[in-house]
Amino acid sequence: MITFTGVSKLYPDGTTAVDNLDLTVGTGRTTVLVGPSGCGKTTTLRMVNRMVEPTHGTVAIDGEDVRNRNPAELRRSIGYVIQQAGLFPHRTVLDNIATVPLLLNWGKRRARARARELMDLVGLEHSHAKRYPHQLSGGQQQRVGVARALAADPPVLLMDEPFSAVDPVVRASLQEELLRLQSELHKTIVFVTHDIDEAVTVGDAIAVFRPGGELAQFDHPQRLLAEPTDEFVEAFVGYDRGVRRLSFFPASALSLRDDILVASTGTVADARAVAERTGEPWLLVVDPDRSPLGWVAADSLRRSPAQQTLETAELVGYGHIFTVHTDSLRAALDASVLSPAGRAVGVDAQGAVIGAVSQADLGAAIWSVGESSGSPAEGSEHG
Ligand SMILES: Nc1ncnc2c1ncn2[C@@H]1O[C@H](COP(=O)(O)OP(=O)(O)OP(=O)(O)O)[C@@H](O)[C@H]1O
Repeated sequence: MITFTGVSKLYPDGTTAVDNLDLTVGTGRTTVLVGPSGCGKTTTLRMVNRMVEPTHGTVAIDGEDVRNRNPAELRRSIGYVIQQAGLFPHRTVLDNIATVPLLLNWGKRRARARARELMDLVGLEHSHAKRYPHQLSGGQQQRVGVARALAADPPVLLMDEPFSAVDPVVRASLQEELLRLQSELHKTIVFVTHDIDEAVTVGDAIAVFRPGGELAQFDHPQRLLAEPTDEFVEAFVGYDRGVRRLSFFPASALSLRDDILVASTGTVADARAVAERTGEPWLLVVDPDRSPLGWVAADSLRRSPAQQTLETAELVGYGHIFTVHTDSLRAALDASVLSPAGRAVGVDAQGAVIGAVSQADLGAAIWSVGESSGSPAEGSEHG
């Protein structure tokens, strides 16, 4: 646990970078510091490893004031990842990753063996081991940066805008990798970003800073989106916060209709009967494996010959689908908004249709989703 108690940082030119900060960063959790440029995020982060010393107050790790620790020894016990990785340009990938183990006198062999292990962990191919940083893509360089920070297995990891220099697709995959790594390693991570979407994706808890270095709100991601404490936070988290918050609720809670499924081998007459029984304007045609083929409108069935099979019926594309057991309500809503029939198709892991949900039924489910509570330093895990 990292605790900031009454921490302020005034730079000699009179700038207040951090103003009377009280914050507890939970052990084994990812705490994100977010806010507009110049609001003191980096300064706060660097006070943990004594790259910056506070003017007032105390920063403690597991109850011990960091001022009691030797700065060089402290830094070797804390992983540090920065934007554009900050790799040593004249060292190979392997030796970059082995930096801290070598400083800790592990010996070359053991340090390099550990570096190879780390390459596996962060998804880097061993064939890249002898390359120099400039021979890697931006995303690969960031992976090396993360591997280097993890090399000596430090309990605490400081990450300062680690994924800002890569394109959005690579950035999303690095965020996903971080979530996977963290679910295995349970490090105490302090992560700085100015991007609220990134904060919500990677954070178990989010601290929003405002200009002047004040902490505006410290909360669980979904609570931050549901209940911003004031207008500054509300504007910062964005006006689509309601939709974004749906990513915290599983689609598996939806009740899906399967009485509107019709087999492609059936006839128009069969489908008309289903349409009449259910009163639904759209039916979903599925093949013998229950894979979706498309929507057929009840109206168009009236115009088609009764004995024609649905294989030759006029179908409307089903748009994109959601996977019921792994996707969120946000994915289901997205699928329904993009569906020409206004209905989202939910499938199982094999792609077989479980059922469909209309925008109206989704609206009712969204309305009823609850809110969680508790301390952001300890509360429920981010899902
Ligand atoms: N060494 C320094 N001397 C004087 N002022 C500084 C120094 N370092 C940072 N500052 C100022 O302190 C304030 C906070 O800076 P900090 O880098 O912590 O902000 P930040 O939120 O991380 O910003 P960004 O998102 O732009 O990186 C800013 O006004 C900055 O100009």
